[in-house]
Amino acid sequence: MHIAFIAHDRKKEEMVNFVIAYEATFKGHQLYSTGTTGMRIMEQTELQIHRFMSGPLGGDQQIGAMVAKNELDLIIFLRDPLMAQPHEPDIIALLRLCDVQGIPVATNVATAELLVRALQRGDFAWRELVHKYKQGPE
Ligand SMILES: O=C(CO)COP(=O)(O)O
Repeated sequence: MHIAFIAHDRKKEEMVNFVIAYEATFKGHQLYSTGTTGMRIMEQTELQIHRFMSGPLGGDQQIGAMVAKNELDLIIFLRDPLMAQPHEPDIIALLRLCDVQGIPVATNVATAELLVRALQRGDFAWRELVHKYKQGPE
């Protein structure tokens, strides 16, 4: 599966701890992230992550481009609900595209945990069908 990690600054520690807890599960997948989130995770785990730009500089939009093509299977996006972000429009656009494509996205760690357990059980197998029958110009 193709999995993306994104966390706002005050959620980064929570994200790192979450990924450490499920490192063995994430190891077998293709991982992506925004710039700083990925750097923090890679500093504290053995995981290899393809890092896009930092969120405020366009990283959310780069991940959004993958979502638009239905290329991501799971997104864990720990947003900070208590602080305004300068790139709020990019964040809304990314979440909107997840709904357009029906891509599972967790915006808090409780939901992230449920989705990762589903991933462990094999409940994401339907995503392989999505990739197989993906429609569009490509
Ligand atoms: O701002 C972000 C998501 O909206 C996260 O970006 P960074 O991982 O680069 O901090």
